[in-house]
Amino acid sequence: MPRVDIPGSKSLTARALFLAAAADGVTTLRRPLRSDDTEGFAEGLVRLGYRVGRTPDAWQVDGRPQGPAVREADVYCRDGATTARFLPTLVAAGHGTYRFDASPQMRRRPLLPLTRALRDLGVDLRHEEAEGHHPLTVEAAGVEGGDVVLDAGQSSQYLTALLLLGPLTRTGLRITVTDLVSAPYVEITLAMMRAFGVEVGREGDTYVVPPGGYRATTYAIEPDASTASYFFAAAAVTPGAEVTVPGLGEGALQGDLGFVDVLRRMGAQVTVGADRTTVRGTGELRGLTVNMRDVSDTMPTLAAIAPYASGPVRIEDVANTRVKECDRLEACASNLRRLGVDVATGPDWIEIRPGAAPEGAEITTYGDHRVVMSFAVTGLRTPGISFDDPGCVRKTFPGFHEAFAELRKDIVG
Ligand SMILES: O=C(O)C1=C[C@@H](OP(=O)(O)O)[C@@H](O)[C@H](O)C1
Ligand SMILES: C=C(OP(=O)(O)O)C(=O)O
Repeated sequence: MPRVDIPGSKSLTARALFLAAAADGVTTLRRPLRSDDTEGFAEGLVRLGYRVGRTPDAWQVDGRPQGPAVREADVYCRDGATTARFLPTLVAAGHGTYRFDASPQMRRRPLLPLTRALRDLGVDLRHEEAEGHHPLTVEAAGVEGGDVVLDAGQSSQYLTALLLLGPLTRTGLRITVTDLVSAPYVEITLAMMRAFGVEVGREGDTYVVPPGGYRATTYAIEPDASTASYFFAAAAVTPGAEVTVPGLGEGALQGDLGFVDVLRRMGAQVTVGADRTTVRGTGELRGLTVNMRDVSDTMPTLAAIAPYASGPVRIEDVANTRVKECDRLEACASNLRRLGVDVATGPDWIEIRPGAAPEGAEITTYGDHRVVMSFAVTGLRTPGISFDDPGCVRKTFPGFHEAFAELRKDIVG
């Protein structure tokens, strides 16, 4: 039964690149994700004068605790929100003039709570067009540190960016958070900061980040748990199929591995071992109501298999999926309707009511890799599903279609 090797985590790779660039010494990243987002992040560092050596299995970064090696740079962040939010924060601790721009898709996505917090900390940051959107310019002169209040109710990436910045400030940061989505991503950040020598304290809603910088290390990147969700879902909708993903088990840092708990509640057989996870399709797929605030990147995966459930599937508390690569709630709803499925949405929820078997149709992707990868799973059971832009999977998994075709051969024939 198939064992699927999933490429490295986007979230871990982006954080590791930031930490490695800021650390004192040379860091080696093992099994980094090679995709548009992470190559874009690495390219951004190169534009800023960091040395990033890339071989297929490992990336090596020469850290510069003092900040970018060049005094002026123009950085293009492509579609990557981690790049577009973390890199302007990294350079704030250096000295120079740094301009950042991004793709039209990323330009539409917000970052105002982060840029406000940076300004509150004394960073000279200018938005060129719309307030709180790219393009923007940072006139960096180092960051003293101190207290800052942050609303991370739209994106945890704002908090991650500030946490990562903390050790690069002169006196450290105390970040008080008024709201937070995607909380498990913050736990990833804290665990990785620890691996690079920094322990963040907690006092209620306040994160206390000490000054003193990062220590270089060798860091192994886990397989991407959000990417794994398509392969686990494939097993869950295929009676008798079993998919094992090595490298994601009990100790995994990524909250998105929790998607297998949703599949278990629906009737799949799930085994989470020390260093691998297996999902087996039992032929049963029950409807459910589930809160996905913590794991919202897997909302489209669940929406795309919901038509095969025996009862309604209601996904709640996912308002922030409206400000991702596209408005994912509406993208999922409109594509499911195209397949003839009954769907309703509200400000922060979607409900899929299974009825007659879905019909094949062309899926409108809105340039969103997760729309493609999710509806590819629907395509295991419904013939005739195609995509207007299948290539947008390059954001996190350029080889997705080949890997998924391989799996289909193994489990469907
Ligand atoms: O920090 C990260 O690496 C991420 C955090 C999440 O974003 P939000 O916090 O914006 O929900 C997630 O959706 C994104 O794919 C990656
Ligand atoms: C939301 C996503 O990406 P990001 O916010 O990192 O661009 C994602 O990968 O689903």
